Amino acid sequence: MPVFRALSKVAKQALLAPACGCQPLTVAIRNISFSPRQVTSGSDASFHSVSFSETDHPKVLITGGLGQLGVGLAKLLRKRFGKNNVILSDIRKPPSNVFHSGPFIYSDILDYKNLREIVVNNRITWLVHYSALLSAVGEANVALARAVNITGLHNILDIAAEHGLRLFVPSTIGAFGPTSPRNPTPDLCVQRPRTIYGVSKVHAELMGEYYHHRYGLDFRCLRYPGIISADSQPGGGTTDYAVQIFHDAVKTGKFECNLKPDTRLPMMYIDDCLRATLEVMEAPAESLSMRTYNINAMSFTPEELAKEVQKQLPDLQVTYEIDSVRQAIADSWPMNFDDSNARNDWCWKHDYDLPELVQTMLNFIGSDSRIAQAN
Ligand SMILES: NC(=O)C1=CN([C@@H]2O[C@H](COP(=O)(O)OP(=O)(O)OC[C@H]3O[C@@H](n4cnc5c(N)ncnc54)[C@H](O)[C@@H]3O)[C@@H](O)[C@H]2O)C=CC1
Ligand SMILES: CC(=O)[C@H](N)C(=O)O
Repeated sequence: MPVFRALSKVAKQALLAPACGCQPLTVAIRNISFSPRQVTSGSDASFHSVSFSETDHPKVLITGGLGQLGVGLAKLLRKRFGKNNVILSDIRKPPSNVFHSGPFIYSDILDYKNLREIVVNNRITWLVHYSALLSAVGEANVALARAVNITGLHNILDIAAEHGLRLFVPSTIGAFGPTSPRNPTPDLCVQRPRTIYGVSKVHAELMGEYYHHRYGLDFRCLRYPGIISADSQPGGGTTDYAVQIFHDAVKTGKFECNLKPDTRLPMMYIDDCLRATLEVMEAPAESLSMRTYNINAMSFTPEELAKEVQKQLPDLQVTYEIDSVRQAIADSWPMNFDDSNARNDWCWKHDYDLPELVQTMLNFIGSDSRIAQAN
């Protein structure tokens, strides 16, 4: 009775496991003796042990790696762990500079066998799960968002548990809703988001934490604010305006904002976001009193951002044409994010406040467009 044997193993494990979430990595890995998917399919296969120790370089797979954040994360991780130890993956065709910058592989997170093959053949030890449909595109295609953000996540959790991977899944300010405290929003409070994106991210947080407590999965999750980057485009979110303003300011001197001037949201420069991700992945398990943390850097409105940009580009003209879907989403999200647990537990500290963010973005986009004009 393989299923029964497997279930009794879980029961024993659950009784032995401490109630808190901080288990050392080695314990977490060795405690997993099967994947939940294997139990439901009736198999009694034993855990595929990995020989990853803290002194080895991890072998990292990034899913959804061609979006706003993945390429930058791959660059950071390759600097630290070596080019060939970080594999980018996506369902889209990579631009040639990305293709030639390090290993790239096709991976559809809805294809469980394909994912498993990649993890096994490349001896993956860390999985960074970036594939998702963001808030605005998710509302435009709920069925696809549900499939990618929820069914895809289930595949990722099972693969990670089965192969003893350390798993990072980002969550978002969008995991909160209108009934959450909004200024500031703490780590633990009511979470009743009103978007499929938010619902899927709360699901990811809860499932990851459940797999951690139940199966010892080394799940780590940060709730990112809106991320601002110069050399990668956002993928269809509510905070996208805060990237677009820089491009339009430099190229045309005009910007039409799709959120009201006083809509306050938490934001972060991409370098801080990627560094936080590496830091929480490297943090000793004992330092993590939780498995899902808010992180924050700054909080501003479109009007405040425009004023800061106008200090550098005084001729910038900003008009407002409100997108009702995005505005309703933004009005239900945190205005300010309390990230004191991340700061206390693993010493999270942001580098970029609003003035440095604006200077850095304008320097980057300005020099980029000067190069384009010269060519
Ligand atoms: N960019 C931001 O401001 C924030 C991002 N996050 C989270 O960080 C992660 C990465 O975000 P971004 O890079 O901005 O997202 P993005 O939308 O720019 O990129 C997502 C990627 O997922 C890929 N994808 C879609 N369906 C897939 C499938 N079936 N299999 C494999 N890949 C698939 C897409 O091709 C795309 O390249 C997401 O999980 C997002 O929720 C969280 C909060 C803020
Ligand atoms: C904050 C996010 O999760 C994302 N940028 C979005 O606006 O959907």
